[in-house]
Amino acid sequence: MDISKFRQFGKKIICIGRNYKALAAEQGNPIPKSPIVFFKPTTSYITPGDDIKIPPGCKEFFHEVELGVVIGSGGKNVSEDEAMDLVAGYSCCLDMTCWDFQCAAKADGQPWALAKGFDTACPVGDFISKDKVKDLSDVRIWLKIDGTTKQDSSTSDMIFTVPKIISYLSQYFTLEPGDLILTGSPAGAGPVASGETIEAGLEVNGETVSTIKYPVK
Ligand SMILES: CC(=O)CC(=O)C(=O)O
Ligand SMILES: [Mg+2]
Repeated sequence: MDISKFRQFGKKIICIGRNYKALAAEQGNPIPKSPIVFFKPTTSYITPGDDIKIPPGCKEFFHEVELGVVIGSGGKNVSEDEAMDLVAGYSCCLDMTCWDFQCAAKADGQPWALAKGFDTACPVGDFISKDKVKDLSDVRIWLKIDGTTKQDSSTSDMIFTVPKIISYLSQYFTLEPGDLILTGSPAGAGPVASGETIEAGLEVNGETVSTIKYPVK
């Protein structure tokens, strides 16, 4: 599956929030009882070579590196045991966030659409085939800004596993080939400014399986 075709057939970008224990502690949020779900429009996709653009009015622009799960086979009401059969592969993704917009929305009980769905809010990396990641439970996920490490964690800190997320989502949304599921940010999500460059990556058993690099404008 060619990642650059997401725009053509990517039907949904479904995002999970607050899915890492250390991030919940860092941001003072309770451990959720079920996955926190929101969407990004497919117009938010950018692929390597594009620039991340800070939306007008955003004063606190945050990075969040996330494991993206690419759906290859559709499904509805899928059990956790069947969930991984739907997965085609993965991608190193960013859930770029207007943190100030998000905090204002939370305070007002408003949705996060502007905070999370703006153009360039979903930078993705190359497609990683499923067989490259034998064990999802301990994938190292990291992010640097201009060479300084800001996030460096493991999927072992996830609250809801990938099979649980897929099964849970499939109760509400029919999952389709080309859908992308962002599985949440580890601790260390924080500000990035115009003129800085984000690098991020996924590592399995010490082997880098994906890296991405995106300038912020
Ligand atoms: C705290 C948030 O912005 C929710 C989210 O996107 C996450 O990855 O956690
Ligand atoms: Mg996120």
